[in-house]
Amino acid sequence: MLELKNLTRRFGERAAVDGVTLAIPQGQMVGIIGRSGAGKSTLLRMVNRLTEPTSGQILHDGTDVTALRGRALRGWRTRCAMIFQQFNLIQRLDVLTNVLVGRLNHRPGPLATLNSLLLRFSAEERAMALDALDRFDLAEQALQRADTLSGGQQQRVAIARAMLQEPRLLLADEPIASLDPRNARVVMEALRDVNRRDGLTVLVNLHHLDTARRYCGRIIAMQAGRVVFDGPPDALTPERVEAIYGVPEEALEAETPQPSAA
Ligand SMILES: Nc1ncnc2c1ncn2[C@@H]1O[C@H](COP(=O)(O)OP(=O)(O)OP(=O)(O)O)[C@@H](O)[C@H]1O
Repeated sequence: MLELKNLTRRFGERAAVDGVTLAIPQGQMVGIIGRSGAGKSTLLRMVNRLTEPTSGQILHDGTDVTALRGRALRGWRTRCAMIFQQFNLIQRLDVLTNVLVGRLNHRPGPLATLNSLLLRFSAEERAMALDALDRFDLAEQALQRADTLSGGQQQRVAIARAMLQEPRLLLADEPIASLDPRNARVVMEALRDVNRRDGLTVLVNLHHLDTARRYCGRIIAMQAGRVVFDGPPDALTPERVEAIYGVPEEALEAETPQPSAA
């Protein structure tokens, strides 16, 4: 269970996230929606402590995540993997090595540090990485440079890399915002698969309401840093959508920029 208690992050006078309290049982797939600037990214980034909360608490299975430091914090970041809109792969390295990077923080000791610096991996680790690539239909691309892949393929490599961390949670910050509809679908299906088959909790920030409805059993809407809706897709009525976005859903679709082909 992931629990956020009165979580707040201020940037100067402004609260990007303002007193958010949520309980997310292990294994849920949660879509976080809301207008640009509502606080979705800040919320997600606080969960794995890329952004420090100003106040409030994050608990995971009773552990106070907000108090973790040093090695314990690195351990949390391993259990709580994150993927981003821009994939964040090392472009000049091959796909397999990019996936293996997900193993680096599993290594204790000074020799491991040296091996990490040299990007040396065991046969077992390489087999794990190949399995992960195969699972997302990318085995054939294993030895290609990351920058030769399409955006949809790169995002699946990022998911494979995240899976090598053997996480319990996957945080996805606008993972399909740079993808065309077909690639977006493949990436959302990959997220659904790790949620269902591996039992990972998936928290995903999404711009498109329809995508959130289709893939997420629970939707959380944010407005000016606060949670203004939390429920199943069915409960997201047109009136609620209009209250969240300030315009009816049809108008919202019209003003959403079409993602470029990737
Ligand atoms: N590092 C920062 N410094 C100052 N202000 C910030 C910082 N990060 C976010 N903010 C502000 O906090 C508010 C919430 O931003 P956040 O990126 O979390 O929203 P969002 O809902 O994810 O938006 P988007 O969909 O555009 O990514 C915004 O007003 C933003 O300008």
